[in-house]
Amino acid sequence: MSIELLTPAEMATADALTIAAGTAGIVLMERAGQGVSNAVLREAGADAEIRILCGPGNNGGDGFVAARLLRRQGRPVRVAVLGDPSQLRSDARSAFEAMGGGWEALSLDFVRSAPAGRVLFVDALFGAGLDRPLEGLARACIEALNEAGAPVVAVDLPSGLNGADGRMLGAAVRARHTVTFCRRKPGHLLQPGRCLCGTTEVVDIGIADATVASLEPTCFANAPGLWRASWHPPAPEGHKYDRGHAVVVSGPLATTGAARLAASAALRAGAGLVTVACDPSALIVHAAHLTAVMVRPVRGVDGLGEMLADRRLNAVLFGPGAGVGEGARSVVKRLLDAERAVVLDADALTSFGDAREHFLALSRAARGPLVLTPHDGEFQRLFPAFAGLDRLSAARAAARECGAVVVLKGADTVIADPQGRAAINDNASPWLATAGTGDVLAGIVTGLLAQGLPAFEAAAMAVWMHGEAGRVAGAGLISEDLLPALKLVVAGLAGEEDR
Ligand SMILES: NC(=O)C1=CN([C@@H]2O[C@H](COP(=O)(O)OP(=O)(O)OC[C@H]3O[C@@H](n4cnc5c(N)ncnc54)[C@H](OP(=O)(O)O)[C@@H]3O)[C@@H](O)[C@H]2O)[C@@H](O)CC1
Ligand SMILES: Nc1ncnc2c1ncn2[C@@H]1O[C@H](COP(=O)(O)OP(=O)(O)O)[C@@H](O)[C@H]1O
Ligand SMILES: [K+]
Repeated sequence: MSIELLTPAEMATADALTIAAGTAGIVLMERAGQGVSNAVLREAGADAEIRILCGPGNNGGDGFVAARLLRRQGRPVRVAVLGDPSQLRSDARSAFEAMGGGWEALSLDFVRSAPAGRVLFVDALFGAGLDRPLEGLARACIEALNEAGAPVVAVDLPSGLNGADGRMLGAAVRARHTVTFCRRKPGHLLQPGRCLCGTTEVVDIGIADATVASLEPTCFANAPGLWRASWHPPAPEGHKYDRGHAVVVSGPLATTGAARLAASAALRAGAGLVTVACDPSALIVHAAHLTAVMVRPVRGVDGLGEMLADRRLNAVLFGPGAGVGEGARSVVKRLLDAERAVVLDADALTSFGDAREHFLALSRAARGPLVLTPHDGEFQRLFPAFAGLDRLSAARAAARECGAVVVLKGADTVIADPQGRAAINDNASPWLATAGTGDVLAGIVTGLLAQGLPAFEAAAMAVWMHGEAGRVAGAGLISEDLLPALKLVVAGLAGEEDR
């Protein structure tokens, strides 16, 4: 599947450019309806009745085409239309006329009268043109459809879902399968949209790749095609120092586990060397637990500064288990002035909840690449002005404001850079919602930065690897299980068999 995502507005432009270049709109609609019909034939049982709900725009037009094609296959099809069909415009009107009758006005009874287990619904009410919350009959029918629990194939987007941001406008259809066209939209990946779509299929309706490229899309599904070219497995003649030396700054004696998880993850992600920098009081506990990861005692922020005089130490993570307060703020200040790649997570971010302007001044002046990895709570403390936005817009706005790459973690993690480029992740398992997995993610980002990946690519690759590691570790995982799983993920990326 292509990794570019198109907003509904970009999709409309791609349609318009294709039509202007000589492909009639009705031809695009015919291909779209064919794709829907194919999906329905796959999803519907052999003797299932098919009931199609058609809306007032071109999404309804796709439904009329599908109805005609399915009837031609001898399938029993009922079509219900929302609104007055005499008001249908252009391509939707042509598709309605070509259907040749056999329709009724949409009613709640059309949905509620379906015998359980015998009907497959097609939702062709609203797609890309939905621009305000649903009300009235449309909303009531969508709610009845969800209550009925019958399988639904959605056309383009489950009706009620905003394709640009994955949010619901009033109410939204819960589909088993969604057939979209040309490229996925952000709303197919962002929650709750992803769950509402069920499985998503992309049908080629003849919009050229060059047309999509001409739109210069800035939003992507997070997959290896986005960053794989930036990462190189070890060279045959290579050396561990070629792969960087990551530093994880530990919290105090009572909270050292997070730094160890992160440091091990940085090493698993392929950093050549990893050192945990800790207060002398925490040395013994780290030394007792760590083997491949090194430990170095440093006293305060000045000790850390002295350690960083060694230029080989090229990427630093600070935050997991760090503790909140002035001490953490001064470490952040020192790190952002140190010309190193820096990852700030957890307490490093929370420490600036009451000092946001100070943080912005530091982050904008950072002398090396900077990645922030907040979860929703940390994000809201640091960027309260963006908390009401959808997650894609929020991450982009924060990245632009602080001049850093922002990884807004969650079930649909968004990675955004200050120039507006964004990736949406969809390979993470809900089993990742367990203590310490965020520390592992921050460590992977740091390990990839140590290897020299640019900040956006390092962050996106790390989020994907973390999701894959969760998949490999499987149900019941705890954060430590991600570490051996990362071995298999790295081997897969390197194109090697598991050995
Ligand atoms: N050539 C092409 O472009 C192709 C397009 N394709 C298909 O077209 C779809 C996009 O079509 P679209 O732009 O006509 O929008 P669509 O989703 O049908 O809805 C618009 C209608 O809904 C109405 N409406 C909106 N919100 C509402 C609300 N809350 N409550 C009530 N009404 C509301 C709005 O009314 P109005 O705002 O005018 O009052 C208007 O009548 C796209 O998803 C894909 O399936 C494919 O065939 C491939 C080729
Ligand atoms: N429902 C979910 N589905 C998939 N991934 C999730 C889900 N909830 C959380 N995660 C992931 O788990 C990790 C949790 O990180 P974080 O909240 O920082 O936890 P901790 O601080 O305990 O390490 C993040 O990478 C996040 O994206
Ligand atoms: K729809």
